[in-house]
Amino acid sequence: MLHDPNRIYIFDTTLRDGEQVPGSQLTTPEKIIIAEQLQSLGVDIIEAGFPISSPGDFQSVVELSKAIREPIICALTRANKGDIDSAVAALKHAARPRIHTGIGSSDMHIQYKFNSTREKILERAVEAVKYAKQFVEDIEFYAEDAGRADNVYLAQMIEAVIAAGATVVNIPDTNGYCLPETYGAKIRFLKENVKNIDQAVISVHCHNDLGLATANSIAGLQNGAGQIECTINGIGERAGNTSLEEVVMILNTHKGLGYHDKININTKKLYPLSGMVSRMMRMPVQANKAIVGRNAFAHSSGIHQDGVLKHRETYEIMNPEDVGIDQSEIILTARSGRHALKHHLERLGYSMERIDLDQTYQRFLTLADEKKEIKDDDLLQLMGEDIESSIKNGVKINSLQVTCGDQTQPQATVKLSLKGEEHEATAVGNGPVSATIHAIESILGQTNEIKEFNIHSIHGGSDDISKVDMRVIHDDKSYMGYGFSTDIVRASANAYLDAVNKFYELVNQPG
Ligand SMILES: CC(=O)SCCNC(=O)CCNC(=O)[C@H](O)C(C)(C)COP(=O)(O)OP(=O)(O)OC[C@H]1O[C@@H](n2cnc3c(N)ncnc32)[C@H](O)[C@@H]1OP(=O)(O)O
Ligand SMILES: CC(C)C(=O)C(=O)O
Repeated sequence: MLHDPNRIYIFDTTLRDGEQVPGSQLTTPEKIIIAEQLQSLGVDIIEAGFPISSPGDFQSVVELSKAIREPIICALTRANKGDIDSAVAALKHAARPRIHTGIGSSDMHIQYKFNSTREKILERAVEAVKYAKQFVEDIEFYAEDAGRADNVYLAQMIEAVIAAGATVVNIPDTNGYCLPETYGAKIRFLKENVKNIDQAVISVHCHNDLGLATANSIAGLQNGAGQIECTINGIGERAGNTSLEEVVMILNTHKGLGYHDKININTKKLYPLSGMVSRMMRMPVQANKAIVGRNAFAHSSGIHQDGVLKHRETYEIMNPEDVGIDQSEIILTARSGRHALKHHLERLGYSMERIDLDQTYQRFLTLADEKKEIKDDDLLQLMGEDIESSIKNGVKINSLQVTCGDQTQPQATVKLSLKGEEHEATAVGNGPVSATIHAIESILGQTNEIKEFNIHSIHGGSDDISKVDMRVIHDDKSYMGYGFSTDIVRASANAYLDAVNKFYELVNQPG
């Protein structure tokens, strides 16, 4: 028995139907890299190509047949001897070869593509299956445009090809025409009216012209199909095919359907593989694409963010880790609320007891109305611009005067506001930053070790705003400080004080 009735087979056609996307052609080595990842993802069948179509595609099927040993390697043909001979030759080295042959089944195809009759097309279908069966045991038959075919004629065709030796019968909704209800009913009709249907696996192959490919595939399963044909990222001819990641996560999420333990997919590989296919095929994944889109696990509105921060499942039906994404994202925008802002400030090391959240939130909103998204650097700049306004009892620089150059020892005079009083100190150093830090330390009455000190220009260019990040060690604990200014010495002083404000005893916080 080739097929287990207790399995749902995942048939991946990224390298065949997926590759029919304009501009997405892959080289043989690229196909092998993707096929290896499909193998470790756990797909059951890889459709490797259409060998008669070009010498390159023929060679890809040959090389994939040698390289990939676990999944079945499938090659597509039309219902004619030449195509089948080419597929047989290309699959010569395959451990588990399958030939996928077929012909149009709708009156539209029979009349206009083939200028033929139902009877003659049925005969050609049977002949092709019988011919292929002489060479390969596992024969899948596709009844192209089955979505628009008359169900009674389709049932006759399917019954005849199973009798001729087809092990899998594919019922493609080639043009993405069906509704889930009608497609499901079509599969049910075949299940109930084709005498020998249990001798073959019914396969669903749905296109996304009306955005229904995934829904139709699931409807097919619920009505008796045992194999789903799909592609990574849903790529494929025109609007694409059923997306592999969508069907797999539907089956895993809706365990009540009873299919989750009938598939064998390592879902943690979905996201990395989606990225690989997108890059290699130069097909960007739309941001809102289910499962693998950039925004699939990103929350940007305050009510949702608050919910997710309190309990992830309020707005997430899947765990991002299950599909290979580290964690969901809380994106700060003008639609974010205080909970999300607080979450990011804490993540960046700010202690909320010292921050006037309402006041910071108002300043945040002003900035967020100007920018679509507030990134860490924007937030750090917002906090660093005016430490006193966002920190209740902080230490703040009132003025900074520096002299330096190659003829003089660098010297800094700093005026600090501390416990509401102004203090002044002058110090020297081996550079203007160290002179400034020494002056600050002489006012604070303590020295702290600076472990990391990085200066970045935010947008590039010498007249840009500099961002300094600094790791300051105090009492064996490390505190990150961030500072911003067009003046790198002032940005450094701000970064040092940002770290100090995170631990300094005057603010009564351990950090
Ligand atoms: C539904 C699907 O997605 S099927 C996969 C579609 N993928 C592709 O078409 C990519 C690969 N195709 C190719 O490389 C080429 O089209 C080839 C090599 C297959 C054929 O090229 P050509 O011989 O130049 O024919 P062309 O593509 O112009 O026309 C298709 C011919 O195949 C016939 N044909 C189409 N489907 C089938 C079929 N399933 N079985 C038998 N004949 C078919 C058409 O009727 C037409 O025949 P005609 O010349 O007698 O009118
Ligand atoms: C070859 C068949 C399965 C196909 O791609 C389709 O009908 O869409």
